[in-house]
Amino acid sequence: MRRAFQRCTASLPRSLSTSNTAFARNTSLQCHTLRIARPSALLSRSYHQTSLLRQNAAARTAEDDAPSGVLTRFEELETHGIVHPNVVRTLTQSMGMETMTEVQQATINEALKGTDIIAQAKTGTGKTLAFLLPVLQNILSLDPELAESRNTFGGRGKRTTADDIRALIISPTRELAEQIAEEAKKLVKNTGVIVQTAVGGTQKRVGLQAIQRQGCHLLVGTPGRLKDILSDPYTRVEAPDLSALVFDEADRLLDQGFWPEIQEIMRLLPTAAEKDRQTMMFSATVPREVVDLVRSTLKPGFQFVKTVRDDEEPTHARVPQRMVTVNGFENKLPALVELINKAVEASKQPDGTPFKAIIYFNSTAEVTLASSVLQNLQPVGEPAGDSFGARRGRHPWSPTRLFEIHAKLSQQQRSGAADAFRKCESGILISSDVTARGMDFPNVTHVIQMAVPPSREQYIHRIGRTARAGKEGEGWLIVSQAEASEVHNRLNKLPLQNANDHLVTSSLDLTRPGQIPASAGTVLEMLKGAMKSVSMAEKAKAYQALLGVYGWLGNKRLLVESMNNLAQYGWGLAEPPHISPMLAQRLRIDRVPGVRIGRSEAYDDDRDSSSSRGGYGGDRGGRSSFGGSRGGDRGGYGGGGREERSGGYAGGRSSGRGGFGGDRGGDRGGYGGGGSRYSGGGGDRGDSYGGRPPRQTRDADPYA
Ligand SMILES: Nc1ncnc2c1ncn2[C@@H]1O[C@H](COP(=O)(O)OP(=O)(O)OP(=O)(O)O)[C@@H](O)[C@H]1O
Repeated sequence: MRRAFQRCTASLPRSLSTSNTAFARNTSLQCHTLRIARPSALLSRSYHQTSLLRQNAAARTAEDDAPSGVLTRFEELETHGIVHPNVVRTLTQSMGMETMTEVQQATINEALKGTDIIAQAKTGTGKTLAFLLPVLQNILSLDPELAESRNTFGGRGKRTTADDIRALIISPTRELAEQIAEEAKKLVKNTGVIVQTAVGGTQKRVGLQAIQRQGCHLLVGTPGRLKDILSDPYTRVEAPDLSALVFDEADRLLDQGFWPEIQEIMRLLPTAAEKDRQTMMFSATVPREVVDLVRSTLKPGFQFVKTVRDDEEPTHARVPQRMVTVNGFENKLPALVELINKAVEASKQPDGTPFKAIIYFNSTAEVTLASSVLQNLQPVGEPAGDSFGARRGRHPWSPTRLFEIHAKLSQQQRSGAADAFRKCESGILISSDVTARGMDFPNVTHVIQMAVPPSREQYIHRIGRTARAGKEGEGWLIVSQAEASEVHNRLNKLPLQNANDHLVTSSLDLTRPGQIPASAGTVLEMLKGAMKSVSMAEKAKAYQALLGVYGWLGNKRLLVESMNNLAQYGWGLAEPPHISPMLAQRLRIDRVPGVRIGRSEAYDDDRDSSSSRGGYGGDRGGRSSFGGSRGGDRGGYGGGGREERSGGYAGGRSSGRGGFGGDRGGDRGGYGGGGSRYSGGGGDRGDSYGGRPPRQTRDADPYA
């Protein structure tokens, strides 16, 4: 195989003559295609496929219909006999697609010929369809019978079996796999192609039964579950006729977290000598290492389609990205609440659009803590509810609904929350990185990142949850002063604007409660009440998680002092939680002043730790008396300090939190900075990010 790429300028038309979608126009930027010259054998294969289609598509098909340039409208694919009318009509009539986006123009035309493709395009520009359409059409070209819907002939046609998989699409997260499968099911609606999913977290038997009973042509799944079912001979799930293999979020799938399973899956598939297949890899971020890594697995003549120029920012230019550097970690939640208060207020103005936001944290424990706090916010002046079921007041952000997603929820809870957030008009999703890649939640107006993200790639993917399909959106990054240097290291050259002045609470010194200005009072009052509702165990878990997440901070005294301030002035604890000797050693903080080593409160919700107050203002409220045995949290404000964990307002709660330590289940260890440069996080493998402490093993990571 020739190793050197030849750069060639793609000749994509700039003006989309009949386009009526702003989206397609917006995404029509310059595209670069790097190509390795294709040997004639491959050319003939792709022409062979095209001619097969032509024979079966329509009588009008003729050689002189062949397109002379790159097609830009979906219906042209039918006109030229390249894609079956049943598929094109589904696309244009049922799915409402007319004009291809830039990445679709650049890949669909080429992929329909059978060329292997690596494609890099900005988030939300239609990469899913860019691989689904050629995958489907190539299946139909090789087996024209499948072009007709089963229903058309009253269910006639040969029975499909579990060992008839023609295409495999691999995704790093369960939600994304389900989303891709949904899109694929829409696309195959008028054909006989059967789409199935194989994702972790669901009952293996149920998914397997569907594949065994109904058969499967196109399987979408996550690496672990795909490996499981393909390697188990008793499942009878096989792919001897596989003609397409797709890696969505390819850089994530090829990083160290998934690589062993990907290799294992590849071993279970027919070799290139046994079966010619097309491989396609897509992502918004494709570091050079990835291209180097996969070069040998792709066919000669593969194309690297890049619709983001090297000198261009990888995020959408229309997304303002603002950074607020807050005084200490204890300022982050106040800054968040203030930001949301303002945005919700703005959304209620006559010209406002419904507020829909995703808030990203770097660990599950932070997600659950923030979720508890935000669920329990009360309008100022109204008492917090209690666990006897007393009605609480209307949530200050009502009717905005709140959801949470992280890897410790059951798959059902995760999918339910994703679905509800997708459908809701106004909502807030508090999430770990399991939703950072690929998830297509419509009309997200704000993406708020609550810490320096684990990598530049992850920042790009998170921001990509807004401003999709040509829409508007804004990004916010809230970091503490201690993180500032790392922002520079990880997010260099991204268009972050300083927005410190936007939030009053960002610069407060909360370690001096007496000096807090009245302008910040409302936010702090709201938080004080809500913080009381959070259990000591939850705070202890978050404390431990944060020590791990910020393990990259070289100055361990600063690390401990920062987290202790957060525990005391943010969460209202009289003393920081204990951490185990083992964890202290691992984090190399066992000799740092301020660390309390002992049995962690995180493991024991029933212990009377007598140390939790409401936070934000330092009121020492009375202890919760409910149930006697809890007593872990002091009500910092108003005396109602007991757990209010269940339920939630407006029905948006996706409850069910995992405990700490014992419930790792399918989640694997986090990914620290010590891995490959492009280890992106955001798969079902790493819901939390350790810092520099090297080699976090899957089972030993205590702070996911
Ligand atoms: N040609 C098109 N015309 C109009 N809408 C489209 C078109 N192609 C895709 N879309 C819509 O654009 C949205 C984003 O598409 P998609 O999720 O495939 O983006 P993506 O590039 O894969 O994003 P990410 O990088 O986040 O994975 C979807 O809602 C999809 O239905």
